Amino acid sequence: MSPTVRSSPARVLLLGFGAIGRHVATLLAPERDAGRLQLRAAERNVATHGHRTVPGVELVTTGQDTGCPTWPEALAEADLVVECAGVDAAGEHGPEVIAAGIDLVLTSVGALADPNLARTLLAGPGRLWVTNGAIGGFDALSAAADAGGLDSVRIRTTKLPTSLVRPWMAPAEVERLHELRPEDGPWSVFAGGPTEAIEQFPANVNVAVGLAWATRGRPGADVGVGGADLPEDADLLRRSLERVQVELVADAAAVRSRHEILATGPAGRIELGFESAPSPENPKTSGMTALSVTRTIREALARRG
Ligand SMILES: NC(=O)C1=CN([C@@H]2O[C@H](COP(=O)(O)OP(=O)(O)OC[C@H]3O[C@@H](n4cnc5c(N)ncnc54)[C@H](OP(=O)(O)O)[C@@H]3O)[C@@H](O)[C@H]2O)C=CC1
Ligand SMILES: O=C([O-])CC(=O)C(=O)O
Repeated sequence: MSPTVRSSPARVLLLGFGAIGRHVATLLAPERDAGRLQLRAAERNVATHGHRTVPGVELVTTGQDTGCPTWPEALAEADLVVECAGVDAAGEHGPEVIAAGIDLVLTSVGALADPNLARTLLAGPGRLWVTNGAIGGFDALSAAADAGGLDSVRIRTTKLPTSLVRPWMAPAEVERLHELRPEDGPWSVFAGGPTEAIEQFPANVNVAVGLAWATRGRPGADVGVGGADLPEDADLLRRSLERVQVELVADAAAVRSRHEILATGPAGRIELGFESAPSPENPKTSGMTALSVTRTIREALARRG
């Protein structure tokens, strides 16, 4: 049977047009230039972020802006939605995307730490695509986990101290993060599970929830590309979130964000390290994330035919 050839361009809607969204828009230039993909990007305050233009990308509002398409209008015309706006935005808009039968690429993977939201996002009819984000090696990790071969899964994330400042922190903690110097060495600001970690640091430890997703273990699973398609995925993820251990470290010498993974068990010992160049738009974000998201978008569109 010959493959279906689509004559109309795929209509991709980004939710969030910050560092990752704009980097993704640039990376998708080949298919945009070839007329195979149309890109729109939603912001909640287009008037403020109107300067964030990328040629050929139309801005849409999830807020109150006038003079541009609204989120419901753009959603009704989208073939694929790509969230790159944050954990809260994923919770606010993700369920309606999935419920409308539209596939969703999730960048703020930390949203899956909320069990009710995870269940909703995995319920279909739209398909959820969980990006690898700033880390990877998920083929080996998943293979080991699917076979019940992992007992322990850890991730240690090291970032520049100022990127870890959060509004809930006590003034003394904020001051310490601002004053930390390279010669002071690393300072561990969090140790615990991914669920608590993402509540406290929603823009820094999506990778930890991504790691729990990759190692949820799907015995007898039909191994396909990144998309989720098993109803029990949410339960497997919940148990996996209890196994993963996270450490978040502030280090003024860490010019690049670093993610170190150690997974051990009967399958063996898997040690992975990731040190990505910073995002060209936002030094707090690993540039690798936009590269991963772009790959996930291409997989999702290829699956669509
Ligand atoms: N999986 C992974 O490995 C990684 C995941 N991430 C996730 O990606 C997210 C985005 O990262 P990054 O691009 O660096 O962040 P940015 O802050 O640069 O961009 C996010 C953009 O989304 C916008 N936004 C927020 N809420 C909404 C909404 N409800 N509707 C429309 N737009 C909205 C923001 O607008 P405003 O200015 O109004 O807030 C901002 O312009 C992070 O918050 C994190 O959750 C990041 C790094 C790695
Ligand atoms: O960009 C990174 O290095 C990872 C990150 O912020 C996250 O996982 O939330």
